[in-house]
Amino acid sequence: MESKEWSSGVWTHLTAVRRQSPLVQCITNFVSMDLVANTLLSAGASPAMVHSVAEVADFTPHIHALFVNVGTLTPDWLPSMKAAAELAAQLGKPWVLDPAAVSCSGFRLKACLELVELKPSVIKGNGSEIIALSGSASQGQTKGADSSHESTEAIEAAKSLALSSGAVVAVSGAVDIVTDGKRVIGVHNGTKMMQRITATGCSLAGLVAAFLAVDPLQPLEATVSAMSVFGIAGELGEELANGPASLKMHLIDSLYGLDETTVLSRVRITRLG
Ligand SMILES: Nc1ncnc2c1ncn2[C@@H]1O[C@H](COP(=O)(O)OP(=O)(O)OP(=O)(O)O)[C@@H](O)[C@H]1O
Ligand SMILES: Cc1ncsc1CCO
Ligand SMILES: [Mg+2]
Repeated sequence: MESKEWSSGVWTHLTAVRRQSPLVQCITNFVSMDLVANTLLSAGASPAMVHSVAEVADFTPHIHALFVNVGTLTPDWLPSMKAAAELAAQLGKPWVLDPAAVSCSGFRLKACLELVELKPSVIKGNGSEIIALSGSASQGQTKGADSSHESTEAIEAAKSLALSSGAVVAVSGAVDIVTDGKRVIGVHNGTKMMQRITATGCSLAGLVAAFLAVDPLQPLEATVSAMSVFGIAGELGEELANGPASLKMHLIDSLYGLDETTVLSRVRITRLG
């Protein structure tokens, strides 16, 4: 695809999110709840932090997409994640898995591998998370939420995970990588300071769920668009920010205010393979 087509696709996806305001169920970590919800709201989507396994049967049939993030996983949360994922997949609703800090314990790795079995549409992690989840962690493990790998070091792991799981795999970092196992796309938007705000990766993954909701049949394209939009909001936010705390505020404001001219001139998407 030409870069002009990618740019117009990004704008089309964002306007669809604003118009349709998809309902996104989020079962995410305690650290990220506020930023994920505010990111979705400023993009025009409708977040709902509905976590209890007791509510899945009633609520999940009404959602347009599901976001699951294991960042502060405990054994009592896993059943709701699995029940919601299973029901979403069964009802043909897209869902996103963020294997946050997957290698911090055997419990978390096993939980993530079980969630992968429930057919996520997209798996979004940072470089270290995707390497660990794909089983190619010999390159050195990370134990926490931050990546110790460049996203580009995780390209082969991402392709192999995409092929084995059937999901589109997205790796966030300096260049965001998106692959379905065959095509590899690079999104070159975003700024380094975004790493200094907790839960930007989680918020990005939540945003991917909203974009999937408006284009469920093209998960790779929808993911690329969400990553570009979030990166552009970060770039614009940084121009106004004094540091991470004000970047967080300006990122949300910029996402809310994005217009067509800005999007079309800022999108940086390339085919890497
Ligand atoms: N060096 C960088 N240059 C430009 N953009 C970056 C850089 N590092 C991260 N980003 C952007 O920051 C956002 C968050 O990605 P990151 O990989 O830091 O997530 P994460 O590690 O999953 O974060 P968290 O676990 O805190 O939610 C992405 O949109 C990504 O494009
Ligand atoms: C800091 C942190 N710890 C567990 S989850 C999380 C948020 C970023 O993933
Ligand atoms: Mg993360």
